[in-house]
Amino acid sequence: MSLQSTVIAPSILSANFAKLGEEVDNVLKAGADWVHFDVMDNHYVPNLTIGPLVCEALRKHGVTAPIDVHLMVDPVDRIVPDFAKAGASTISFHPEASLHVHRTIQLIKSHGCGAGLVLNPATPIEVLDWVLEDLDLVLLMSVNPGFGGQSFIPSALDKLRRVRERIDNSGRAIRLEIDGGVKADNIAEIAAAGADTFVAGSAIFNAPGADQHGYDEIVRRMKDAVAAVRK
Ligand SMILES: O=C(CO)[C@H](O)[C@H](O)COP(=O)(O)O
Ligand SMILES: [Fe+2]
Repeated sequence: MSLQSTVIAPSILSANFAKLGEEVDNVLKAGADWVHFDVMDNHYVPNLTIGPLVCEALRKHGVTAPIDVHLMVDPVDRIVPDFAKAGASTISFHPEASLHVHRTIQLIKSHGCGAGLVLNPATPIEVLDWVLEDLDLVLLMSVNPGFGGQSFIPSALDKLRRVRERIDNSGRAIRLEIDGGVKADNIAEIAAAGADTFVAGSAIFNAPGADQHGYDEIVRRMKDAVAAVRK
């Protein structure tokens, strides 16, 4: 497998929004690599979250780690320049939310961000045909988008293996990211199936004891589990 370096990306959807800057500082101090930023519009998904202003506020707060923007927004193109300006590092979108998937990928890249395509649990991997080599990451949803705290859908493991094979065959440095229901006790099998970039929201921010002892233990458990598979 031509895996990229392991990335743990806490989804701030499950963070305490009343002290978001502090929460992000604490997960990064605990060893997390990226900040996963879930944008929901109450149209593409039945929930409403945060937009470019919050991304910009995190940058102004001093966050220098990559901000991994997951757009669950339809239509997607209009909001891309705003997120690039607000400090997004990668911008991922769902193909159902773009009339012209190839054009949206080029739009994201033209604003200096990495481009990702997000596949819902029932979206066939053939949507990657003709665009895979233009992507910086493929994000596989292992829950239906819209909410944190859902259970991992097991068919995502086979999908990971199939997309891993496509990425390896492409010879390109494309990340394979998994999002939804990732926990310390299933991350090893997810890594073995070919993911290198792991989003985890509730497993990190709601970890038992995290409010007293911080996030170090849960991030370390996740990293150790992945490292054991990869060595
Ligand atoms: O995109 C998402 C939901 O649409 C979130 O990133 C995802 O659900 C993370 O939360 P958890 O780890 O709690 O499942
Ligand atoms: Fe997400």
